[in-house]
Amino acid sequence: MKIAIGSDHGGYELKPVLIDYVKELGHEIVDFGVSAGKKANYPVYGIKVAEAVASGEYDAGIVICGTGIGISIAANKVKGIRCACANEVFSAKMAKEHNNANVLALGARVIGEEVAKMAVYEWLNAEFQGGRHSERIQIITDYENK
Ligand SMILES: O=C(CO)[C@H](O)[C@H](O)COP(=O)(O)O
Repeated sequence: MKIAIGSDHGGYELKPVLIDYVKELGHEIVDFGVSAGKKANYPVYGIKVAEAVASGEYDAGIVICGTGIGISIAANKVKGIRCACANEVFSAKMAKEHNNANVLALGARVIGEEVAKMAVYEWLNAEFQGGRHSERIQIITDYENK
């Protein structure tokens, strides 16, 4: 898969760890910023990654801030994005199986590196289950397209 990743300064230290990990898993990953040492506003990077995914050029996105909350709120403003803030492994897996989340948000001040890696693994490797979940996502999409 081709994955976009971005963070603010709160998520900056976790980002290279996840970039290396995602590469190890055999995916391509592109860093949309922020660069080292810069204070950053999380909506800028959440929206950049979300737009890259919504454009179809990237298959999925990972966004990181201190809690994962602000950057997920920002990413979810982009049409076509279902961004899930999932700071533990079960939610990350369900985010794909039930919600077909195309962007995963993590909080670097909430979880450690190993749990973050496990969350990414489960989300990337889970499969959307469709069925009743498709109907629910369609309600969201219909609202978005009104
Ligand atoms: O988690 C975040 C948003 O949800 C941000 O990373 C956090 O608010 C940044 O805080 P500060 O400017 O105090 O480092």
